[in-house]
Amino acid sequence: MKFSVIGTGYLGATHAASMAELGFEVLGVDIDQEKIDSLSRGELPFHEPGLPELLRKHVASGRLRFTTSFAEAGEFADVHFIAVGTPQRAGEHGADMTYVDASVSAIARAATRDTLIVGKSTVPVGSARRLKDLAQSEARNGVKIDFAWNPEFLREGFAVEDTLRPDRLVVGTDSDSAVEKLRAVYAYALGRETPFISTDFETAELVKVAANAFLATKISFINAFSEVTETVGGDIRVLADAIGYDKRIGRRFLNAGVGFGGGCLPKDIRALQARVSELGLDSTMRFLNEVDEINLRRRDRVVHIVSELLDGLEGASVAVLGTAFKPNSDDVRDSPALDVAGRLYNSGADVNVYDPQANENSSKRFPRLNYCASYKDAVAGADVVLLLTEWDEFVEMDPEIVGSLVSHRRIVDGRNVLNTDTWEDSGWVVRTLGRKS
Ligand SMILES: NC(=O)C1=CN([C@@H]2O[C@H](COP(=O)(O)OP(=O)(O)OC[C@H]3O[C@@H](n4cnc5c(N)ncnc54)[C@H](O)[C@@H]3O)[C@@H](O)[C@H]2O)C=CC1
Ligand SMILES: O=C(O)[C@H]1O[C@H](OP(=O)(O)OP(=O)(O)OC[C@H]2O[C@@H](n3ccc(=O)[nH]c3=O)[C@H](O)[C@@H]2O)[C@H](O)[C@@H](O)[C@@H]1O
Repeated sequence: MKFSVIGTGYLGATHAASMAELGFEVLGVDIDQEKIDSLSRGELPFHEPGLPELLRKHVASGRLRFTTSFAEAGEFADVHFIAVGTPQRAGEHGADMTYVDASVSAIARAATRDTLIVGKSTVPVGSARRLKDLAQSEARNGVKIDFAWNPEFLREGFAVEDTLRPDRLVVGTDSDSAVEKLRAVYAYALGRETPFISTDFETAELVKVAANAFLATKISFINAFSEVTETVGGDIRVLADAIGYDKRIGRRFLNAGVGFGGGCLPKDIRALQARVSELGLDSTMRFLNEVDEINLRRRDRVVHIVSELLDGLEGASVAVLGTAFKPNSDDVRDSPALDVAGRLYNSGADVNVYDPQANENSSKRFPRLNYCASYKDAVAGADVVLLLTEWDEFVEMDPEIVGSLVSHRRIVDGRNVLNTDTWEDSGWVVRTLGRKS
């Protein structure tokens, strides 16, 4: 079997390189010529641990190639994976399906023989059935299109590992032969007894957004308790540990802090609400509004803490450590850290920022911040330091060394990762989220 992977961003590039690693011949397709040129040279245009090595290896072996030509993909591959973006529509909550529609139409038109199209992008429920009809209507005479939806659950930062060792595989389709083909594609994981859930289109689409909605809810749940412990006293980390020992609850995704961001959780909970409203179920997912609002209030809270610490923001010197939406990523889509940095700047502060991987992406979105080459440069002369993305190099900072560089020893731990006692012993004023100051 030969594959094309259409859309070579975070998801598509990972899927393409991982499939090549498993021995398949893969052609990556994108409309972005620059991205295709870079990938063809074996250069990954974003940060993802472990992926550059796979990319270089399989570009060199010839098993992995890239193109902007759908005609080439239609001729080459037996299975086409759709991995294009489904961002939030401008000014609305719903998902923008124009990229998915365009790529499905284009590959269906280009297919020169019976073929299987497999959607991996995250889409509103009902899309797969519609896209299946669209694909067949665009196909050449005599070409039969099989269709399946196979949502992806990988995390950025662990994308290769999650692709090669998924927790489960979900396939929604109405075609037995699609199920058989996908069992063969994923034989490597099935050999390790990875659960393979074969279901209808709607369940598969909903499993994906249900998983992300659950994760977002878990984070906002603990962050709502943060608001309480910040008011009455208590320690949110101890609370999270204590409830997390209950196996029915589990400790993961109970890290309180500045909240969730990224290209997925925020847009997916909004798109889910928008879709169920379209279906006439206006109140069903209303709680996700609250999940979103709790999450955004955490950013307000950090800005408030800084303002309180400095007695106003105008002219203050602020160092923001971390702008990626999470560590081990250069992704700043809907990043809480970058949002906070931008708001402090807009309130009159002089903002130095440093992220080990995301400076470049951040400066495209927010060019007016002072981007620094190291955390030591960023904290020089600062009135307050904010730790907003928990990269190891920030968690491991020595309070004495950092203290020798700043103007005032004040730090806001927006991710609850510092040893507060050690920092306070070094004369720092430490403010955290989820503990009373
Ligand atoms: N980033 C992640 O960790 C995960 C993303 N997803 C989902 O996967 C989808 C893609 O997400 P990302 O990879 O993060 O997005 P991305 O923005 O990094 O990549 C999307 C790519 O699609 C390309 N594209 C757009 N229209 C195209 C077309 N007509 N033909 C060919 N290529 C086209 C773009 O140029 C871009 O390179 C989204 O639905 C997302 O929700 C799902 C699981 C994990
Ligand atoms: O649909 C997607 O694209 C992906 O979205 C998330 O993956 P990702 O966005 O890479 O990152 P997460 O590790 O889920 O973190 C999301 C955000 O939540 C925040 N977070 C996470 C955990 C936690 O306890 N607290 C917390 O604030 C992180 O800092 C980050 O901003 C899901 O975890 C993946 O399973 C899913 O495939």
